[in-house]
Amino acid sequence: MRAKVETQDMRTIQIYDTTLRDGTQGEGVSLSLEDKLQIAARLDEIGIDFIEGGYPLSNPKDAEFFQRVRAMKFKTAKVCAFGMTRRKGVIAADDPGMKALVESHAPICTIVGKTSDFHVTEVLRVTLEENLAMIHDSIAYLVSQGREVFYDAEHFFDGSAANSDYALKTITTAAKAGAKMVILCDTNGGTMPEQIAERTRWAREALEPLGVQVGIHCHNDCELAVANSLSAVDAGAAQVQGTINGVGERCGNADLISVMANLGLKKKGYSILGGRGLTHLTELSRFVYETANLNMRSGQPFVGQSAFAHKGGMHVHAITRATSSYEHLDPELVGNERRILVSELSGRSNIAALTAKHNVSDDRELMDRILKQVVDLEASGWQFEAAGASFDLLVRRATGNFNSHFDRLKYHVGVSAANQGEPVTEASVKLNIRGQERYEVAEGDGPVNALDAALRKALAVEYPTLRDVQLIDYKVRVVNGQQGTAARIRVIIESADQHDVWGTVGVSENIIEASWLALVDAIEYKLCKDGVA
Ligand SMILES: CC(=O)SCCNC(=O)CCNC(=O)[C@H](O)C(C)(C)COP(=O)(O)OP(=O)(O)OC[C@H]1O[C@@H](n2cnc3c(N)ncnc32)[C@H](O)[C@@H]1OP(=O)(O)O
Ligand SMILES: CC(=O)C(=O)O
Repeated sequence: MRAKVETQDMRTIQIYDTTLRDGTQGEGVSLSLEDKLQIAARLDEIGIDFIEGGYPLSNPKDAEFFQRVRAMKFKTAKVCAFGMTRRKGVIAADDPGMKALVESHAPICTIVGKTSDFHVTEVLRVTLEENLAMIHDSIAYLVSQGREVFYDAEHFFDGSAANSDYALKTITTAAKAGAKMVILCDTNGGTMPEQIAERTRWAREALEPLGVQVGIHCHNDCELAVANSLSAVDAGAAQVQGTINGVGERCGNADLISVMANLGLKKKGYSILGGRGLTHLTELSRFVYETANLNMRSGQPFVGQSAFAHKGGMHVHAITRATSSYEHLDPELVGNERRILVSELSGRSNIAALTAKHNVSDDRELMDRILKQVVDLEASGWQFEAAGASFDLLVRRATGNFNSHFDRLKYHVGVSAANQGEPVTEASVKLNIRGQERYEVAEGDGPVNALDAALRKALAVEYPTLRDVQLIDYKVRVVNGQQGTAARIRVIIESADQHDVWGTVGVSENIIEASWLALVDAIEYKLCKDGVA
C-alpha cells in the first residue's frame, strides 16, 4: 500500500496526547520529570498538536514540568495543563486548582467537569445548578487569565444516555463560558461505536451554532477505544485524545499509535500531523515503552515486533511472491519491518527467505535438509523463533561453512552458602582454543552469570571483541513437562554488542547444560558475524 496523498478537501484532525497525564494513571506506569520532558520532545518531533503535560495541582513533579517545559522550543506542539472545575462553594480565583493552572503558564488549560447528573448529586454531592456554575466560573476565569480552554466532558456518553437534557446543559454552558473545544469523554469505556457516533453527531450539532467543535476521549474497557475514536471522527469530532501505546487508567486509553496510523494511512479524507511523522510511529512507541520501563506488546498493531512477522509456511511462500498477500500495508509506512520466522510450521519458503544471505537458496535439497532439522529439533523442545543466531549457526553447519572457535574440555559450577550468608556461585571452564588449553574460574550472581563470566574470561585473550558482548535477557521454560523428571529445559538468551541484538537457544534435561549451549552459540555467532576466522 502506498502512502495516502493529501488533498485540499481533507479534514484536519488534531491529535492530543495525554500519555504524561492519563497515561500515568495506568497501573505500573510512572514517569520521572526527565522522562516526561524527553517524551514531550519526541511527541513534538513527530508533529503531535497538543501535549497534556500533567496535573499541576496534583504533585510538585507535574507543577515543575510546566516550568521546565517553557524553556523547550517546540515545532508544532502546544502544551496543555490539566485540572478540574473549581471546588464547590469557592470562587474560581480562590480555588487552589485554578491557581495551579494559572501558575503553570501553560497556554492551554484542559479542565474536566461533570456531565452526568448521577455524578453531580451522588459523587460531588452538589446541586445540578451548582455544577453548572462550577463549569461556567472555571472556564470564564481561565479565559479571563488569557488561557485557551479545552473542556473535558467527563462521563459524557453515560451521562447523556441517562439525562440528555442535563448533559446538553453542561456542554453548552462550557461553550458559552468560552471553551474552545468540548471533548466528549467515554470515561468508563463502556460505550459501543454506534452510540459514540450518534451522540457525537448530536453534541456537534448542538455546539456548532456556538462556534465550538467537539473532540473525543475514549477508554479501552471494552477493547473499543480506537474504534470508538474513529467512529467519533467520522461523526464530526475534530480532535482525538489518547496515549502512546494506549497506557492509562484501568484498561487504558485509545492508543494514539493506532489512531494515527488508521487516520493517516487507512481512512479516507483525514489529514493528521501536518502529513508527516507516521514513519516514526514504531520508534516513538518503543521509546515510550523503554522510557516508562514497560514491556513492549509484540502483537501491538502497526508497531509491534510481530505486526509484520510471518511464521506459517504458506504465508511466507505467498509473501515472497507479493508482500500484500499477507500484509495490510507496507511496514515501512509506520517505520516497522517485515520479519520471517522459522519454526516447525515453516515450509521451504521460510528457510529460503532466511538463508538468502548465505547464497544457498537455490539448493532445494539443502533447504529440505535444513527444514527437516528445524522440524526435528523443535519436536524435541528447541525453538528458533526467538533464536535467529542459533538458526544462522545451524545453516552454517549444514552448508559446511562453520568452524568452531573453541572446544569444551569441561566445566564445573558450584554454589556454596555459609550459615547466614548469601550463596556464592563459582564456575570454572577448561577449553581448547586453537590447540591451546585454557582454564579460568569466575564468580557470578548465579550459575549462568558465573559460567558466562568464566567462558568469556577464557576466550577474551584470543578474541578481544567478546568484551563488547553483554547478556541482556535470559529466559527459561520447561518443555514437554509431561515426562516428569525427564522434562527438558529450554533456555533462550539475548545478547548484544554496540551494533546488534541476537538470540540463541539451548535445550537439555539439565538447566546448566541448556544455558551452556545457548551461551556457546551466542559467542560463536558474535565471532562469525565479526568475521573472526
Ligand atoms: C477522568 C479522570 O481521569 S479525571 C483525572 C483523575 N486524576 C487524578 O485523580 C490524579 C490526580 N489527582 C490528585 O492528585 C488528587 O486527587 C487531587 C489533588 C486532584 C485532589 O486531592 P484531594 O483534595 O485529596 O481529593 P480526593 O482526590 O480525595 O477527592 C477528589 C475531590 O475532588 C472533588 N471533585 C472531583 N471531581 C471534581 C470536579 N470535576 N470539579 C470539582 N471538584 C471535583 C471531589 O468531590 C472530591 O472533593 P470532596 O472530598 O470535597 O468531595
Ligand atoms: C478526562 C478523562 O480523563 C476522562 O474522562 O476519562
